[in-house]
Amino acid sequence: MSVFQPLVREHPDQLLVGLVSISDRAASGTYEDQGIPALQSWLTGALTRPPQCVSRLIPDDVGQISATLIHLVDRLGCDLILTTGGTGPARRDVTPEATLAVGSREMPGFGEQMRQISLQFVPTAILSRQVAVIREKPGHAALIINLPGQPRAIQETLEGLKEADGKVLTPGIFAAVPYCIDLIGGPYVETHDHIVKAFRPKSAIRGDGVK
Ligand SMILES: Nc1ncnc2c1ncn2[C@@H]1O[C@H](COP(=O)(O)OP(=O)(O)OP(=O)(O)O)[C@@H](O)[C@H]1O
Ligand SMILES: Nc1nc2c(c(=O)[nH]1)N[C@H]1C(S)=C(S)[C@@H](COP(=O)(O)O)O[C@H]1N2
Repeated sequence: MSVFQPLVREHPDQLLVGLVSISDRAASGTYEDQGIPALQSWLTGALTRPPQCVSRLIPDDVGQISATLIHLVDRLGCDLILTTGGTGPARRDVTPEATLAVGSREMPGFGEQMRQISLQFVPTAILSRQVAVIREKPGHAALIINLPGQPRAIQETLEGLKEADGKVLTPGIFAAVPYCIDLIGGPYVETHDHIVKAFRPKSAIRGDGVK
């Protein structure tokens, strides 16, 4: 299949996802990328319907990051893009700038919530500059969210903080993703409640019982 060919949903409710790992050292082979496998396995476990994922491993280069995001949304038609890495204060950390450059609208709640969650794991969460945006094109829109680069931070931020019995202490950001995707015209996404319970207002919950 050509890399320019739009993705085709296998079901109207299938989520089309772009996974982007941004790391100079993983992209150059200095160490093995753990970002894409962690994103992929978390999504596979959390969604009731398997998503269709495309992945990219790229260095911390602002032009390359923006171009990758544009390609995934505009050419391939992704509904959701999760990036990992490059959100800290180091000079090479440019993921937030590259993301803001391609967004039509900023969604500040995602970054705020991620820092709330992460502060319960590491005090250096205050150093993370993650952003989320919506990129809107005629007839299509996508949500793009930056996650931190630490592979274990992927589960922490998407899923939130829970007690041993599963009681949610701080909701993960993915709880708000399905309704956001609804609102921007994407597929109806459902999650396994024990991993992350998706929140929708009652009026937005699909009543036909179709899973
Ligand atoms: N894709 C990845 N795969 C495995 N580990 C990673 C990955 N990205 C980051 N890490 C780990 O998380 C740490 C913090 O991530 P950060 O994005 O700040 O990386 P970095 O220090 O800027 O270096 P690099 O961009 O070369 O990964 C890294 O130092 C590394 O230990
Ligand atoms: N949940 C979680 N969030 C986290 C971390 C972590 O280990 N777990 N690391 C922090 C650190 S040390 C930094 S510098 C920032 C930015 O990381 P990045 O440059 O890898 O994106 O994320 C922060 N957020």
